[in-house]
Amino acid sequence: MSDTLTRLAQVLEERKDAAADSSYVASLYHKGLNKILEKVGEESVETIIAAKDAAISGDCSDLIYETADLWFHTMVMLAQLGQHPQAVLDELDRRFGLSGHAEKASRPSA
Ligand SMILES: N=c1c2ncn([C@@H]3O[C@H](COP(=O)(O)OP(=O)(O)OP(=O)(O)O)[C@@H](O)[C@H]3O)c2ncn1[C@@H]1O[C@H](COP(=O)(O)O)[C@@H](O)[C@H]1O
Repeated sequence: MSDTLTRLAQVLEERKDAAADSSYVASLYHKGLNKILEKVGEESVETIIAAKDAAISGDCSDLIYETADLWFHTMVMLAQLGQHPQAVLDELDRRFGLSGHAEKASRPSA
């Protein structure tokens, strides 16, 4: 896993013990899953708008910024539910291995 994701996942775990007013991530945990999901939704919409703007302007800087916000908030969501980002990378690896070049992903059988 990338060093960045590893370090960020570690900080997200540490914030679970922090006071609500001590940091942004701690405040999200204290507000609860619905607030985190609301942020994921907001960042998804902002990413879509940035992609459409980028397609017109050719400038992808906002798109990269908004995608980072989206990835970050999905990591907070996963952490709140006790999941590590490595689980997502493992799933992508599994799909890549399935088709050689990830033509079509299928869900693992239960
Ligand atoms: N990667 C991020 C990151 N990306 C985005 N954000 C925050 O996510 C928020 C998204 O912007 P918005 O305008 O939608 O949010 P807002 O207006 O502040 O919040 P709302 O009241 O609207 O919900 C901003 O406050 C950003 O600062 C992040 N906050 C923290 N991190 C990482 O998380 C680590 C821990 O953060 P803290 O808990 O704040 O120390 C940091 O060291 C960073 O590495």
